[in-house]
Amino acid sequence: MQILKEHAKPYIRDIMFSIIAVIIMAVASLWQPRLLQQVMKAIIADNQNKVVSYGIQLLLLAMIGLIAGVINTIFAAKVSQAIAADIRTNEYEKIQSFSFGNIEQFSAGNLVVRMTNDVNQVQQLVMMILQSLTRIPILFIGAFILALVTLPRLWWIVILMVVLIFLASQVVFKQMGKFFFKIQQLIDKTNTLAKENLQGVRVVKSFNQEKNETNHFTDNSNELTHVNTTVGYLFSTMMPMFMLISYTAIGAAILFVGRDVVKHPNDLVAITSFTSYLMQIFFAIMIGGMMATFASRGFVSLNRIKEILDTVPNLTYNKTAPEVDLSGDVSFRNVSFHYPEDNKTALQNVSFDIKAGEMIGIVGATGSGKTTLAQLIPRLYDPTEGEVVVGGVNLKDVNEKSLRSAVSFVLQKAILFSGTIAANLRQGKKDADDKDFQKAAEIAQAAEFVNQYDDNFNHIVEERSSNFSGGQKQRLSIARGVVGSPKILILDDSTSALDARSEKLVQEALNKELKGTTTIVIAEKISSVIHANRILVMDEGKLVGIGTHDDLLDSSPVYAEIYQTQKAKGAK
Ligand SMILES: Nc1ncnc2c1ncn2[C@@H]1O[C@H](COP(=O)(O)OP(=O)(O)OP(=O)(O)O)[C@@H](O)[C@H]1O
Repeated sequence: MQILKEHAKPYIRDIMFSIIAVIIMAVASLWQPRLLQQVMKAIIADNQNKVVSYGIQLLLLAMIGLIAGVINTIFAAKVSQAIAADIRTNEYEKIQSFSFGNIEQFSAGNLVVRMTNDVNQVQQLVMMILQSLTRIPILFIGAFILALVTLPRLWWIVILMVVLIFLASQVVFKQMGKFFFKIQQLIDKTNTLAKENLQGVRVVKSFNQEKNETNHFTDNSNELTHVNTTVGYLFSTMMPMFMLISYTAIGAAILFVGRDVVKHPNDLVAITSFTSYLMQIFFAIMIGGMMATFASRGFVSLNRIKEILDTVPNLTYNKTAPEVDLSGDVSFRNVSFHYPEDNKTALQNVSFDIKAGEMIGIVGATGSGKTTLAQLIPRLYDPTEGEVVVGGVNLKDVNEKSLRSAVSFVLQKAILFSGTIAANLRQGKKDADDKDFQKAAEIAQAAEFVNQYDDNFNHIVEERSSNFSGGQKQRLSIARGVVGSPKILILDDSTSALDARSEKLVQEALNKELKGTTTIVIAEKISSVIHANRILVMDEGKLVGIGTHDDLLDSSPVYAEIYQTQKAKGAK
Protein backbone atom coordinates (compact mmCIF):
# COMPACT_ATOMS: atom_id res chain seq x y z
CA MET A 1 0.00 0.00 0.00
CA GLN A 2 2.99 2.27 0.75
CA ILE A 3 3.92 2.22 -2.96
CA LEU A 4 0.42 3.36 -3.92
CA LYS A 5 0.49 6.15 -1.35
CA GLU A 6 3.86 7.41 -2.56
CA HIS A 7 2.88 7.27 -6.21
CA ALA A 8 -0.53 8.87 -5.59
CA LYS A 9 0.94 12.05 -4.04
CA PRO A 10 1.47 13.98 -7.32
CA TYR A 11 -2.13 13.31 -8.35
CA ILE A 12 -3.87 14.21 -5.11
CA ARG A 13 -5.94 16.98 -6.79
CA ASP A 14 -7.28 14.63 -9.47
CA ILE A 15 -7.94 11.97 -6.84
CA MET A 16 -9.98 14.48 -4.82
CA PHE A 17 -12.03 15.39 -7.93
CA SER A 18 -12.67 11.74 -8.60
CA ILE A 19 -13.73 11.04 -4.99
CA ILE A 20 -16.00 14.11 -4.81
CA ALA A 21 -17.63 13.02 -8.09
CA VAL A 22 -18.21 9.49 -6.81
CA ILE A 23 -19.74 10.81 -3.56
CA ILE A 24 -22.14 13.01 -5.58
CA MET A 25 -23.00 10.01 -7.74
CA ALA A 26 -23.74 7.78 -4.72
CA VAL A 27 -25.81 10.45 -2.95
CA ALA A 28 -27.78 11.08 -6.18
CA SER A 29 -28.63 7.41 -6.56
CA LEU A 30 -29.69 7.24 -2.89
CA TRP A 31 -31.87 10.31 -3.30
CA GLN A 32 -33.70 9.09 -6.39
CA PRO A 33 -36.07 6.62 -4.64
CA ARG A 34 -37.03 9.31 -2.12
CA LEU A 35 -37.97 11.68 -4.93
CA LEU A 36 -39.81 8.88 -6.66
CA GLN A 37 -41.78 8.41 -3.47
CA GLN A 38 -42.75 12.10 -3.56
CA VAL A 39 -43.86 11.76 -7.19
CA MET A 40 -46.04 8.78 -6.26
CA LYS A 41 -47.55 10.73 -3.38
CA ALA A 42 -48.33 13.63 -5.71
CA ILE A 43 -49.91 11.28 -8.26
CA ILE A 44 -52.12 9.69 -5.60
CA ALA A 45 -53.06 13.17 -4.31
CA ASP A 46 -53.71 14.19 -7.95
CA ASN A 47 -51.47 17.23 -7.54
CA GLN A 48 -50.28 17.89 -11.12
CA ASN A 49 -48.02 20.81 -10.15
CA LYS A 50 -46.13 18.68 -7.66
CA VAL A 51 -45.91 15.78 -10.12
CA VAL A 52 -44.23 18.05 -12.68
CA SER A 53 -41.98 19.73 -10.08
CA TYR A 54 -40.79 16.43 -8.52
CA GLY A 55 -40.52 14.91 -11.99
CA ILE A 56 -38.13 17.69 -13.07
CA GLN A 57 -36.13 17.27 -9.84
CA LEU A 58 -35.90 13.55 -10.52
CA LEU A 59 -34.62 14.22 -14.00
CA LEU A 60 -32.09 16.76 -12.77
CA LEU A 61 -30.88 14.34 -10.10
CA ALA A 62 -30.44 11.61 -12.69
CA MET A 63 -28.41 13.99 -14.87
CA ILE A 64 -26.24 15.09 -11.94
CA GLY A 65 -25.60 11.43 -11.09
CA LEU A 66 -24.72 10.71 -14.71
CA ILE A 67 -22.33 13.67 -15.08
CA ALA A 68 -20.69 12.85 -11.74
CA GLY A 69 -20.24 9.25 -12.94
CA VAL A 70 -18.54 10.41 -16.14
CA ILE A 71 -16.27 12.82 -14.25
CA ASN A 72 -15.33 10.08 -11.78
CA THR A 73 -14.45 7.65 -14.58
CA ILE A 74 -12.37 10.27 -16.43
CA PHE A 75 -10.31 11.17 -13.36
CA ALA A 76 -10.03 7.58 -12.15
CA ALA A 77 -8.72 6.51 -15.57
CA LYS A 78 -6.32 9.45 -15.73
CA VAL A 79 -4.91 8.84 -12.24
CA SER A 80 -4.66 5.05 -12.61
CA GLN A 81 -2.84 5.37 -15.97
CA ALA A 82 -0.46 7.98 -14.56
CA ILE A 83 0.33 5.99 -11.41
CA ALA A 84 0.89 2.83 -13.49
CA ALA A 85 3.22 4.72 -15.85
CA ASP A 86 5.21 6.14 -12.92
CA ILE A 87 5.53 2.73 -11.26
CA ARG A 88 6.66 1.20 -14.57
CA THR A 89 9.31 3.91 -15.03
CA ASN A 90 10.53 3.52 -11.45
CA GLU A 91 10.77 -0.24 -11.88
CA TYR A 92 12.68 0.21 -15.13
CA GLU A 93 15.10 2.70 -13.57
CA LYS A 94 15.64 0.39 -10.62
CA ILE A 95 16.33 -2.57 -12.89
CA GLN A 96 18.88 -0.48 -14.80
CA SER A 97 20.79 -0.08 -11.52
CA PHE A 98 20.75 -3.86 -10.95
CA SER A 99 23.89 -5.92 -11.26
CA PHE A 100 24.01 -9.12 -13.30
CA GLY A 101 23.55 -10.95 -9.99
CA ASN A 102 20.35 -9.04 -9.17
CA ILE A 103 18.91 -9.77 -12.62
CA GLU A 104 19.72 -13.46 -12.36
CA GLN A 105 18.08 -13.56 -8.94
CA PHE A 106 14.73 -12.55 -10.50
CA SER A 107 15.35 -13.86 -14.06
CA ALA A 108 14.84 -11.59 -17.06
CA GLY A 109 11.44 -13.07 -18.02
CA ASN A 110 10.07 -12.60 -14.53
CA LEU A 111 11.20 -8.95 -14.50
CA VAL A 112 9.35 -8.34 -17.77
CA VAL A 113 6.13 -9.78 -16.26
CA ARG A 114 6.56 -7.56 -13.20
CA MET A 115 6.91 -4.50 -15.45
CA THR A 116 3.94 -5.33 -17.68
CA ASN A 117 1.29 -7.68 -16.30
CA ASP A 118 1.76 -6.74 -12.64
CA VAL A 119 1.65 -3.02 -13.44
CA ASN A 120 -1.60 -3.59 -15.40
CA GLN A 121 -3.09 -5.34 -12.37
CA VAL A 122 -2.12 -2.41 -10.16
CA GLN A 123 -3.62 0.02 -12.68
CA GLN A 124 -6.93 -1.86 -12.50
CA LEU A 125 -6.71 -1.89 -8.71
CA VAL A 126 -6.31 1.91 -8.59
CA MET A 127 -9.19 2.33 -11.03
CA MET A 128 -11.35 0.11 -8.85
CA ILE A 129 -10.37 1.92 -5.64
CA LEU A 130 -11.26 5.28 -7.18
CA GLN A 131 -14.53 4.06 -8.65
CA SER A 132 -15.86 1.82 -5.91
CA LEU A 133 -14.02 2.18 -2.61
CA THR A 134 -15.97 5.29 -1.55
CA ARG A 135 -19.15 4.48 -3.46
CA ILE A 136 -19.79 1.02 -1.98
CA PRO A 137 -19.81 1.99 1.73
CA ILE A 138 -21.89 5.15 1.04
CA LEU A 139 -24.39 3.12 -0.99
CA PHE A 140 -24.56 0.30 1.51
CA ILE A 141 -24.85 2.40 4.69
CA GLY A 142 -27.08 5.00 2.99
CA ALA A 143 -29.48 2.45 1.48
CA PHE A 144 -29.55 0.49 4.74
CA ILE A 145 -30.49 3.55 6.83
CA LEU A 146 -32.94 4.90 4.25
CA ALA A 147 -34.66 1.51 3.94
CA LEU A 148 -35.13 1.42 7.72
CA VAL A 149 -36.35 5.04 7.74
CA THR A 150 -38.73 4.43 4.83
CA LEU A 151 -40.51 1.42 6.33
CA PRO A 152 -39.32 1.05 9.94
CA ARG A 153 -41.67 -1.80 10.77
CA LEU A 154 -40.07 -3.98 8.10
CA TRP A 155 -36.59 -3.63 9.65
CA TRP A 156 -36.26 -7.39 10.02
CA ILE A 157 -36.59 -7.95 6.26
CA VAL A 158 -33.63 -5.61 5.66
CA ILE A 159 -31.47 -7.28 8.31
CA LEU A 160 -32.36 -10.80 7.17
CA MET A 161 -31.61 -10.00 3.52
CA VAL A 162 -28.24 -8.39 4.38
CA VAL A 163 -27.19 -11.34 6.55
CA LEU A 164 -28.21 -13.94 3.92
CA ILE A 165 -26.56 -12.17 0.97
CA PHE A 166 -23.49 -11.48 3.04
CA LEU A 167 -23.11 -15.12 4.05
CA ALA A 168 -23.73 -16.38 0.51
CA SER A 169 -21.24 -13.91 -0.96
CA GLN A 170 -18.59 -14.94 1.60
CA VAL A 171 -18.82 -18.55 0.39
CA VAL A 172 -18.95 -17.73 -3.32
CA PHE A 173 -16.25 -15.07 -3.42
CA LYS A 174 -13.85 -17.14 -1.33
CA GLN A 175 -14.17 -19.96 -3.86
CA MET A 176 -13.92 -17.51 -6.73
CA GLY A 177 -10.70 -16.00 -5.30
CA LYS A 178 -9.02 -19.41 -5.37
CA PHE A 179 -10.06 -19.97 -8.97
CA PHE A 180 -8.90 -16.51 -10.07
CA PHE A 181 -5.46 -17.24 -8.61
CA LYS A 182 -5.33 -20.55 -10.48
CA ILE A 183 -6.47 -18.87 -13.72
CA GLN A 184 -3.66 -16.32 -13.41
CA GLN A 185 -1.10 -19.10 -12.91
CA LEU A 186 -2.40 -21.02 -15.92
CA ILE A 187 -2.41 -17.92 -18.13
CA ASP A 188 1.24 -17.28 -17.16
CA LYS A 189 2.10 -20.89 -17.98
CA THR A 190 0.25 -20.76 -21.32
CA ASN A 191 2.16 -17.60 -22.27
CA THR A 192 5.49 -19.15 -21.33
CA LEU A 193 4.76 -22.34 -23.28
CA ALA A 194 3.69 -20.41 -26.38
CA LYS A 195 6.73 -18.10 -26.14
CA GLU A 196 9.22 -20.94 -25.66
CA ASN A 197 7.68 -22.92 -28.48
CA LEU A 198 7.74 -20.05 -30.96
CA GLN A 199 11.24 -18.92 -30.01
CA GLY A 200 12.56 -22.44 -30.28
CA VAL A 201 10.57 -23.29 -33.39
CA ARG A 202 13.69 -24.49 -35.24
CA VAL A 203 14.50 -26.98 -32.48
CA VAL A 204 10.87 -28.15 -32.33
CA LYS A 205 10.74 -28.73 -36.07
CA SER A 206 14.19 -30.27 -36.44
CA PHE A 207 13.51 -32.77 -33.63
CA ASN A 208 10.01 -33.43 -34.94
CA GLN A 209 8.52 -32.37 -31.62
CA GLU A 210 5.40 -30.64 -32.98
CA LYS A 211 3.03 -33.32 -31.66
CA ASN A 212 4.59 -33.47 -28.18
CA GLU A 213 4.63 -29.68 -27.93
CA THR A 214 1.01 -29.48 -29.10
CA ASN A 215 -0.06 -32.09 -26.53
CA HIS A 216 1.77 -30.26 -23.77
CA PHE A 217 0.15 -26.98 -24.76
CA THR A 218 -3.30 -28.55 -25.15
CA ASP A 219 -3.14 -30.11 -21.65
CA ASN A 220 -2.46 -26.70 -20.18
CA SER A 221 -5.08 -25.04 -22.33
CA ASN A 222 -7.69 -27.66 -21.36
CA GLU A 223 -6.98 -27.11 -17.68
CA LEU A 224 -7.45 -23.36 -18.20
CA THR A 225 -10.74 -23.99 -19.99
CA HIS A 226 -11.86 -26.27 -17.17
CA VAL A 227 -11.13 -23.69 -14.44
CA ASN A 228 -12.71 -20.90 -16.51
CA THR A 229 -15.83 -23.01 -17.04
CA THR A 230 -16.04 -23.74 -13.30
CA VAL A 231 -15.88 -20.01 -12.61
CA GLY A 232 -18.61 -19.54 -15.24
CA TYR A 233 -20.78 -22.10 -13.41
CA LEU A 234 -20.14 -20.36 -10.11
CA PHE A 235 -21.17 -17.04 -11.63
CA SER A 236 -24.25 -18.56 -13.22
CA THR A 237 -25.43 -20.00 -9.88
CA MET A 238 -24.33 -17.00 -7.86
CA MET A 239 -26.49 -14.40 -9.65
CA PRO A 240 -29.80 -16.32 -9.48
CA MET A 241 -29.04 -17.21 -5.85
CA PHE A 242 -28.51 -13.58 -4.90
CA MET A 243 -31.49 -12.48 -6.98
CA LEU A 244 -33.62 -15.12 -5.26
CA ILE A 245 -32.70 -13.75 -1.84
CA SER A 246 -33.36 -10.14 -2.94
CA TYR A 247 -36.66 -10.90 -4.68
CA THR A 248 -37.84 -13.00 -1.73
CA ALA A 249 -37.12 -9.98 0.48
CA ILE A 250 -38.99 -7.69 -1.93
CA GLY A 251 -41.87 -10.18 -2.19
CA ALA A 252 -42.08 -10.44 1.60
CA ALA A 253 -42.11 -6.63 1.89
CA ILE A 254 -44.97 -6.34 -0.65
CA LEU A 255 -46.87 -9.11 1.12
CA PHE A 256 -46.62 -7.48 4.54
CA VAL A 257 -47.43 -4.00 3.20
CA GLY A 258 -50.40 -5.37 1.24
CA ARG A 259 -51.76 -7.23 4.27
CA ASP A 260 -51.83 -4.09 6.44
CA VAL A 261 -52.60 -1.53 3.75
CA VAL A 262 -55.80 -0.43 5.46
CA LYS A 263 -54.01 0.20 8.75
CA HIS A 264 -50.97 1.86 7.07
CA PRO A 265 -52.12 3.46 3.76
CA ASN A 266 -48.88 5.50 3.41
CA ASP A 267 -46.84 2.30 3.16
CA LEU A 268 -48.22 1.80 -0.34
CA VAL A 269 -46.17 4.75 -1.53
CA ALA A 270 -43.16 3.87 0.59
CA ILE A 271 -42.89 0.35 -0.79
CA THR A 272 -41.45 1.63 -4.13
CA SER A 273 -38.48 3.34 -2.53
CA PHE A 274 -38.10 0.57 0.07
CA THR A 275 -37.64 -2.05 -2.66
CA SER A 276 -35.22 0.27 -4.50
CA TYR A 277 -33.10 0.49 -1.35
CA LEU A 278 -33.14 -3.27 -0.97
CA MET A 279 -31.79 -3.55 -4.53
CA GLN A 280 -29.11 -0.96 -3.78
CA ILE A 281 -28.00 -2.91 -0.68
CA PHE A 282 -27.82 -6.07 -2.80
CA PHE A 283 -25.83 -4.22 -5.47
CA ALA A 284 -23.38 -2.78 -2.88
CA ILE A 285 -22.63 -6.20 -1.35
CA MET A 286 -22.19 -7.79 -4.80
CA ILE A 287 -19.83 -5.13 -6.11
CA GLY A 288 -17.99 -5.04 -2.77
CA GLY A 289 -17.42 -8.79 -2.92
CA MET A 290 -16.23 -8.67 -6.51
CA MET A 291 -13.94 -5.79 -5.66
CA ALA A 292 -12.37 -7.69 -2.76
CA THR A 293 -11.75 -10.69 -5.03
CA PHE A 294 -10.15 -8.67 -7.82
CA ALA A 295 -8.28 -6.46 -5.35
CA SER A 296 -6.48 -9.47 -3.87
CA ARG A 297 -4.91 -10.04 -7.30
CA GLY A 298 -3.85 -6.40 -7.45
CA PHE A 299 -2.23 -6.63 -4.02
CA VAL A 300 -0.24 -9.72 -5.03
CA SER A 301 1.08 -7.72 -8.01
CA LEU A 302 1.80 -4.75 -5.79
CA ASN A 303 3.96 -6.95 -3.56
CA ARG A 304 5.85 -8.32 -6.54
CA ILE A 305 6.57 -4.76 -7.69
CA LYS A 306 7.63 -3.81 -4.15
CA GLU A 307 10.19 -6.62 -4.18
CA ILE A 308 11.87 -4.98 -7.18
CA LEU A 309 11.74 -1.44 -5.81
CA ASP A 310 13.09 -2.57 -2.40
CA THR A 311 15.99 -4.56 -3.83
CA VAL A 312 19.32 -2.99 -3.00
CA PRO A 313 21.68 -3.30 -6.01
CA ASN A 314 24.49 -5.57 -4.88
CA LEU A 315 27.06 -3.71 -6.93
CA THR A 316 27.32 0.08 -6.74
CA TYR A 317 29.90 2.58 -7.96
CA ASN A 318 31.77 5.09 -5.86
CA LYS A 319 30.07 8.36 -6.87
CA THR A 320 33.02 10.49 -5.70
CA ALA A 321 35.60 8.59 -7.78
CA PRO A 322 37.11 10.98 -10.35
CA GLU A 323 36.74 10.28 -14.07
CA VAL A 324 40.15 9.18 -15.36
CA ASP A 325 41.64 7.78 -18.52
CA LEU A 326 42.37 4.18 -17.49
CA SER A 327 45.28 2.35 -19.10
CA GLY A 328 44.99 -1.22 -20.42
CA ASP A 329 46.82 -2.87 -17.47
CA VAL A 330 44.82 -5.58 -15.69
CA SER A 331 45.73 -7.33 -12.43
CA PHE A 332 43.95 -10.06 -10.50
CA ARG A 333 45.12 -10.37 -6.90
CA ASN A 334 44.07 -13.58 -5.11
CA VAL A 335 40.65 -13.44 -6.71
CA SER A 336 38.02 -15.99 -5.68
CA PHE A 337 34.41 -15.88 -6.80
CA HIS A 338 31.16 -17.74 -6.52
CA TYR A 339 27.86 -16.77 -8.16
CA PRO A 340 25.15 -15.32 -5.92
CA GLU A 341 22.95 -18.09 -4.49
CA ASP A 342 25.47 -20.70 -5.59
CA ASN A 343 28.05 -21.97 -3.14
CA LYS A 344 30.23 -23.66 -5.75
CA THR A 345 33.48 -21.78 -6.28
CA ALA A 346 33.72 -20.60 -9.88
CA LEU A 347 37.17 -18.98 -9.42
CA GLN A 348 39.72 -19.91 -6.80
CA ASN A 349 42.62 -17.72 -5.76
CA VAL A 350 43.47 -16.42 -9.23
CA SER A 351 46.37 -13.97 -9.60
CA PHE A 352 48.05 -12.56 -12.74
CA ASP A 353 49.15 -9.28 -14.31
CA ILE A 354 48.51 -8.18 -17.89
CA LYS A 355 50.39 -5.24 -19.39
CA ALA A 356 48.66 -2.69 -21.61
CA GLY A 357 48.73 -3.70 -25.27
CA GLU A 358 49.28 -7.42 -24.66
CA MET A 359 47.25 -10.02 -26.45
CA ILE A 360 46.14 -12.65 -23.95
CA GLY A 361 44.41 -15.93 -24.69
CA ILE A 362 42.31 -17.81 -22.12
CA VAL A 363 41.76 -21.53 -22.64
CA GLY A 364 40.34 -24.36 -20.57
CA ALA A 365 37.64 -26.99 -20.56
CA THR A 366 33.97 -26.11 -20.61
CA GLY A 367 32.89 -24.70 -17.25
CA SER A 368 36.48 -24.07 -16.13
CA GLY A 369 35.78 -20.40 -15.34
CA LYS A 370 36.99 -18.52 -18.46
CA THR A 371 33.87 -16.35 -18.91
CA THR A 372 33.57 -15.83 -15.16
CA LEU A 373 37.12 -14.51 -15.01
CA ALA A 374 36.55 -12.17 -17.96
CA GLN A 375 33.27 -10.84 -16.50
CA LEU A 376 35.10 -9.47 -13.48
CA ILE A 377 37.16 -7.07 -15.66
CA PRO A 378 34.22 -4.85 -16.78
CA ARG A 379 32.88 -5.36 -13.21
CA LEU A 380 29.77 -7.28 -14.17
CA TYR A 381 30.32 -8.95 -10.80
CA ASP A 382 32.57 -8.14 -7.83
CA PRO A 383 34.98 -10.83 -6.67
CA THR A 384 33.95 -12.62 -3.48
CA GLU A 385 37.55 -12.33 -2.30
CA GLY A 386 40.62 -10.52 -3.61
CA GLU A 387 40.95 -7.53 -5.91
CA VAL A 388 40.61 -6.78 -9.59
CA VAL A 389 42.67 -3.77 -10.69
CA VAL A 390 42.26 -2.07 -14.07
CA GLY A 391 44.60 0.72 -15.18
CA GLY A 392 46.05 0.81 -11.64
CA VAL A 393 42.61 1.39 -10.00
CA ASN A 394 40.88 -1.17 -7.78
CA LEU A 395 37.48 -1.70 -9.39
CA LYS A 396 35.77 -1.02 -6.05
CA ASP A 397 37.05 2.58 -6.35
CA VAL A 398 36.66 3.06 -10.07
CA ASN A 399 34.54 5.68 -11.78
CA GLU A 400 31.81 3.86 -13.74
CA LYS A 401 32.11 6.01 -16.86
CA SER A 402 35.91 5.58 -16.93
CA LEU A 403 35.54 1.80 -16.73
CA ARG A 404 32.83 1.65 -19.40
CA SER A 405 34.89 3.66 -21.88
CA ALA A 406 38.04 1.62 -21.15
CA VAL A 407 36.62 -1.92 -21.38
CA SER A 408 34.64 -3.45 -24.21
CA PHE A 409 33.21 -6.94 -23.82
CA VAL A 410 32.05 -8.90 -26.88
CA LEU A 411 29.80 -11.63 -25.50
CA GLN A 412 29.77 -15.30 -26.38
CA LYS A 413 26.22 -14.94 -27.72
CA ALA A 414 25.96 -12.11 -30.24
CA ILE A 415 22.97 -9.98 -29.33
CA LEU A 416 21.82 -7.15 -31.59
CA PHE A 417 18.94 -4.81 -30.86
CA SER A 418 16.17 -4.11 -33.34
CA GLY A 419 16.77 -0.83 -35.17
CA THR A 420 19.61 -0.17 -37.58
CA ILE A 421 23.18 -1.45 -37.79
CA ALA A 422 24.37 2.11 -37.06
CA ALA A 423 22.27 2.31 -33.88
CA ASN A 424 23.80 -0.96 -32.70
CA LEU A 425 27.35 0.20 -33.41
CA ARG A 426 26.69 3.50 -31.62
CA GLN A 427 26.21 1.53 -28.41
CA GLY A 428 30.01 1.13 -28.56
CA LYS A 429 30.64 4.83 -29.26
CA LYS A 430 27.85 7.37 -28.85
CA ASP A 431 29.12 9.87 -31.43
CA ALA A 432 30.52 7.38 -33.96
CA ASP A 433 30.28 8.53 -37.61
CA ASP A 434 30.32 6.65 -40.92
CA LYS A 435 34.14 6.62 -40.93
CA ASP A 436 34.22 4.94 -37.51
CA PHE A 437 31.55 2.45 -38.63
CA GLN A 438 33.50 1.57 -41.76
CA LYS A 439 36.78 1.07 -39.85
CA ALA A 440 35.12 -1.09 -37.18
CA ALA A 441 33.30 -3.13 -39.82
CA GLU A 442 36.56 -3.71 -41.70
CA ILE A 443 38.30 -4.96 -38.54
CA ALA A 444 35.36 -7.29 -37.79
CA GLN A 445 35.21 -8.49 -41.43
CA ALA A 446 31.64 -7.14 -41.60
CA ALA A 447 32.28 -4.42 -44.21
CA GLU A 448 32.05 -6.96 -47.00
CA PHE A 449 28.36 -7.75 -46.41
CA VAL A 450 27.28 -4.39 -44.96
CA ASN A 451 28.54 -2.56 -48.07
CA GLN A 452 26.34 -4.76 -50.21
CA TYR A 453 23.22 -3.17 -48.72
CA ASP A 454 21.97 -0.06 -50.52
CA ASP A 455 21.46 1.62 -47.17
CA ASN A 456 24.78 0.36 -45.71
CA PHE A 457 24.90 1.04 -41.96
CA ASN A 458 21.30 2.25 -42.00
CA HIS A 459 20.21 -1.27 -42.86
CA ILE A 460 17.43 -2.50 -40.58
CA VAL A 461 18.09 -5.04 -37.83
CA GLU A 462 14.86 -6.90 -37.27
CA GLU A 463 13.55 -8.22 -33.95
CA ARG A 464 15.93 -10.87 -32.53
CA SER A 465 18.20 -9.88 -35.47
CA SER A 466 16.49 -12.59 -37.50
CA ASN A 467 17.62 -11.08 -40.82
CA PHE A 468 21.30 -11.88 -40.10
CA SER A 469 23.19 -15.17 -40.03
CA GLY A 470 25.03 -16.31 -36.89
CA GLY A 471 28.39 -15.30 -38.40
CA GLN A 472 27.08 -11.89 -39.50
CA LYS A 473 25.73 -11.22 -36.03
CA GLN A 474 29.09 -12.10 -34.50
CA ARG A 475 30.92 -9.80 -36.91
CA LEU A 476 28.57 -6.89 -36.13
CA SER A 477 28.93 -7.56 -32.45
CA ILE A 478 32.73 -7.47 -32.78
CA ALA A 479 32.40 -4.22 -34.76
CA ARG A 480 30.37 -2.75 -31.89
CA GLY A 481 33.11 -3.85 -29.50
CA VAL A 482 35.94 -2.20 -31.41
CA VAL A 483 34.24 0.97 -32.71
CA GLY A 484 35.13 2.94 -29.56
CA SER A 485 38.83 1.87 -29.72
CA PRO A 486 38.71 0.54 -26.15
CA LYS A 487 41.82 0.19 -23.97
CA ILE A 488 40.79 -3.38 -23.16
CA LEU A 489 38.88 -5.59 -25.57
CA ILE A 490 37.50 -8.92 -24.35
CA LEU A 491 36.36 -11.39 -26.99
CA ASP A 492 34.49 -14.25 -25.32
CA ASP A 493 34.53 -17.00 -27.89
CA SER A 494 33.23 -14.33 -30.24
CA THR A 495 34.61 -15.78 -33.44
CA SER A 496 33.14 -19.27 -33.01
CA ALA A 497 30.67 -18.80 -35.90
CA LEU A 498 33.39 -17.47 -38.24
CA ASP A 499 35.27 -19.65 -40.71
CA ALA A 500 39.01 -20.10 -40.05
CA ARG A 501 39.99 -17.58 -42.75
CA SER A 502 37.69 -14.83 -41.42
CA GLU A 503 38.83 -15.50 -37.86
CA LYS A 504 42.45 -15.06 -38.95
CA LEU A 505 41.59 -11.85 -40.82
CA VAL A 506 39.83 -10.44 -37.71
CA GLN A 507 42.90 -11.19 -35.59
CA GLU A 508 45.27 -9.63 -38.09
CA ALA A 509 43.10 -6.53 -38.32
CA LEU A 510 42.93 -6.26 -34.54
CA ASN A 511 46.73 -6.51 -34.27
CA LYS A 512 47.16 -3.83 -36.90
CA GLU A 513 44.37 -1.37 -36.05
CA LEU A 514 44.16 -1.66 -32.26
CA LYS A 515 47.85 -1.74 -31.45
CA GLY A 516 47.75 -0.25 -27.96
CA THR A 517 44.65 -2.23 -26.95
CA THR A 518 44.90 -5.08 -24.46
CA THR A 519 43.06 -7.92 -26.19
CA ILE A 520 41.79 -10.82 -24.12
CA VAL A 521 40.55 -13.68 -26.24
CA ILE A 522 38.62 -16.57 -24.68
CA ALA A 523 38.81 -19.51 -27.05
CA GLU A 524 37.67 -23.08 -27.26
CA LYS A 525 40.27 -23.81 -29.93
CA ILE A 526 43.92 -23.30 -29.06
CA SER A 527 44.53 -22.38 -32.72
CA SER A 528 42.60 -19.15 -32.07
CA VAL A 529 45.12 -17.95 -29.48
CA ILE A 530 48.28 -19.75 -30.48
CA HIS A 531 49.99 -16.46 -31.39
CA ALA A 532 48.92 -14.61 -28.23
CA ASN A 533 51.67 -12.94 -26.17
CA ARG A 534 50.59 -15.14 -23.28
CA ILE A 535 47.88 -17.69 -22.64
CA LEU A 536 46.07 -18.29 -19.32
CA VAL A 537 45.05 -21.90 -18.73
CA MET A 538 41.98 -22.45 -16.54
CA ASP A 539 40.99 -25.69 -14.89
CA GLU A 540 38.05 -26.02 -12.47
CA GLY A 541 38.20 -22.36 -11.50
CA LYS A 542 41.96 -22.33 -10.95
CA LEU A 543 44.64 -20.70 -13.04
CA VAL A 544 46.92 -23.67 -13.74
CA GLY A 545 49.26 -22.21 -16.34
CA ILE A 546 50.39 -18.95 -17.87
CA GLY A 547 52.87 -18.40 -20.70
CA THR A 548 53.37 -18.60 -24.43
CA HIS A 549 52.13 -21.57 -26.43
CA ASP A 550 55.59 -23.13 -26.49
CA ASP A 551 56.17 -22.54 -22.75
CA LEU A 552 52.83 -24.10 -21.87
CA LEU A 553 53.36 -27.18 -24.00
CA ASP A 554 56.32 -27.91 -21.69
CA SER A 555 55.04 -26.57 -18.38
CA SER A 556 51.28 -27.20 -18.32
CA PRO A 557 49.97 -30.78 -18.59
CA VAL A 558 46.37 -29.46 -18.84
CA TYR A 559 47.30 -27.23 -21.78
CA ALA A 560 49.34 -29.97 -23.47
CA GLU A 561 46.41 -32.36 -23.15
CA ILE A 562 43.91 -29.92 -24.64
CA TYR A 563 46.31 -29.19 -27.46
CA GLN A 564 46.98 -32.85 -28.21
CA THR A 565 43.25 -33.69 -28.15
CA GLN A 566 42.41 -30.84 -30.52
CA LYS A 567 45.32 -31.72 -32.78
CA ALA A 568 44.17 -35.32 -32.95
CA LYS A 569 40.68 -34.14 -33.92
CA GLY A 570 42.23 -31.95 -36.58
CA ALA A 571 41.07 -28.72 -34.99
CA LYS A 572 44.46 -27.09 -35.26
N1 LIG B 1 25.19 -17.20 -13.88
C1 LIG B 1 25.66 -18.25 -13.25
N2 LIG B 1 25.11 -18.66 -12.08
C2 LIG B 1 25.60 -19.74 -11.43
N3 LIG B 1 26.64 -20.46 -11.86
C3 LIG B 1 27.22 -20.10 -13.01
C4 LIG B 1 26.76 -18.98 -13.78
N4 LIG B 1 27.52 -18.86 -14.88
C5 LIG B 1 28.43 -19.85 -14.81
N5 LIG B 1 28.25 -20.59 -13.70
C6 LIG B 1 29.07 -21.73 -13.26
O1 LIG B 1 30.39 -21.26 -13.08
C7 LIG B 1 31.33 -22.18 -13.61
C8 LIG B 1 32.23 -21.49 -14.65
O2 LIG B 1 31.43 -21.09 -15.74
P1 LIG B 1 32.01 -20.27 -16.96
O3 LIG B 1 30.88 -19.82 -17.78
O4 LIG B 1 32.91 -19.23 -16.44
O5 LIG B 1 32.84 -21.37 -17.72
P2 LIG B 1 33.57 -21.28 -19.12
O6 LIG B 1 34.96 -21.82 -18.90
O7 LIG B 1 33.46 -19.93 -19.71
O8 LIG B 1 32.72 -22.33 -19.94
P3 LIG B 1 32.38 -22.38 -21.53
O9 LIG B 1 33.66 -22.68 -22.23
O10 LIG B 1 31.44 -23.52 -21.64
O11 LIG B 1 31.80 -21.07 -21.89
C9 LIG B 1 30.52 -23.33 -14.20
O12 LIG B 1 30.51 -24.36 -13.23
C10 LIG B 1 29.14 -22.79 -14.36
O13 LIG B 1 28.17 -23.77 -14.15
